Amino acid sequence: MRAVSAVETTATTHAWAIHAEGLQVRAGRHLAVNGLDLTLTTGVHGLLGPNGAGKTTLMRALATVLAPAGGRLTLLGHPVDGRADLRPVRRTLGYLPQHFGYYPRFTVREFVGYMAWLKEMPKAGIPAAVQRAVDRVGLAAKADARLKTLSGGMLRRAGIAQAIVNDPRLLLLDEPTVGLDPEQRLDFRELLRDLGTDSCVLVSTHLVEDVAAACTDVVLVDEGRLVWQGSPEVLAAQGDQGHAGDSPAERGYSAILRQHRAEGGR
Ligand SMILES: Nc1ncnc2c1ncn2[C@@H]1O[C@H](COP(=O)(O)OP(=O)(O)OP(=O)(O)O)[C@@H](O)[C@H]1O
Repeated sequence: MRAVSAVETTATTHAWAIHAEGLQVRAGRHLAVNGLDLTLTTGVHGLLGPNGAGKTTLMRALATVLAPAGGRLTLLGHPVDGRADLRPVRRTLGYLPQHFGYYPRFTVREFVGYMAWLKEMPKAGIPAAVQRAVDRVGLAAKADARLKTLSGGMLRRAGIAQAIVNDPRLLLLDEPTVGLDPEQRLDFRELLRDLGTDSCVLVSTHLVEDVAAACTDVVLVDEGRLVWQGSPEVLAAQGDQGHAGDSPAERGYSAILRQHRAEGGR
């Protein structure tokens, strides 16, 4: 198993979409992210970890919704601390929260357009950007349907459309495949690969198979810290038939977590 070493701190931060050192983030009073080191560049990164590992809390901090409680965080070359102006980061960020609020009477087009406006996109380019985002998630036929009439899977896709409408350089997707049927999940994997060619995409999911199929890199967290980082192929090579899971990737995931915990979680 590849050990996680301390991140290099001497290189320029601008090549990195995400650079965290000893990051701490609170969820309520609890430090749900507690001493996390992570460096990510262009590509599709799958964020895995057991329930309560801190994935959603980490995503919220990377989306600048939660402020770090300690450590250092740099997004797209911009330090994120109490003093920084976060608008330049937010303009180039896309975020699908685990649970997102929406106005039920908005149509898909209105909702995605409204989010584009919030991201301060130039007004003249918004209609075309909305159409492109809606097309990319396969919702063109529902573009003028009200959100309250959509199925759970369609709503999720509307959520993905708002996240990608501004062609984000950093895209954060928290459980994007919840509610998608098998065919839509395959389409979504294609979209992910496409998005990851020139952006940094971080996808939190419990579906290890989605990660194995669509990600260039796997980030495994437990108890608010980075446990392991590597390619899906190397992840799959970690397990054997003695480990829990239906596929090599799932067994690799189980093997890494088991070993990490056997070593005392550090
Ligand atoms: N508002 C809160 N107040 C107190 N503790 C919280 C709060 N939100 C989350 N937690 C705790 O923080 C830890 C991390 O939660 P988080 O939702 O980030 O984990 P997760 O990896 O996304 O979990 P899951 O896979 O179940 O979605 C958990 O122990 C959770 O109980």
